[in-house]
Amino acid sequence: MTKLITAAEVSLHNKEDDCWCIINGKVYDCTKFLDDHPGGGEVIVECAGTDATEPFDEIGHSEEAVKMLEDMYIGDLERDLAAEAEAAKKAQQPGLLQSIWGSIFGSS
Ligand code: HEM
Repeated sequence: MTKLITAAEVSLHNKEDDCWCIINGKVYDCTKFLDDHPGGGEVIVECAGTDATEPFDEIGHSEEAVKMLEDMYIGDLERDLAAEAEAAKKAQQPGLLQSIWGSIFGSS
């Protein structure tokens, strides 16, 4: 059975000798890979404990690189619907400047 791992759990593995990353909803233990990474271990350590999907995709990694992830796979990211709803709500709330702007010009 697939192991479900929360983002909170991933965030605890945020250093060079204990380095997990989320890429496209899957969780990878990259600790043993750091020395072998063609782009250097440091860039991965910088993403340790977080969602590295964006930096991983931005570099334009090859098919081969994506395949290498399989060896590091440890589980799927468990979606935290409450946290996602909260984040969506926050994103919809206008910031202070927007509110002031809205009260002057009649829209927010
Ligand atoms: C843990 C998952 C990762 C794997 C398996 C991986 C694998 C690879 C591989 C195989 C290459 C050689 C080029 C290619 O085949 O695409 C590469 C290059 C590179 N990677 Fe990653 N990578 C990972 C994560 C990351 C992250 C999170 C970043 C950025 C924050 C990153 C930045 C780079 C850079 C900058 C290069 C280019 C190095 C150069 O050409 O000098 N990688 N990676």
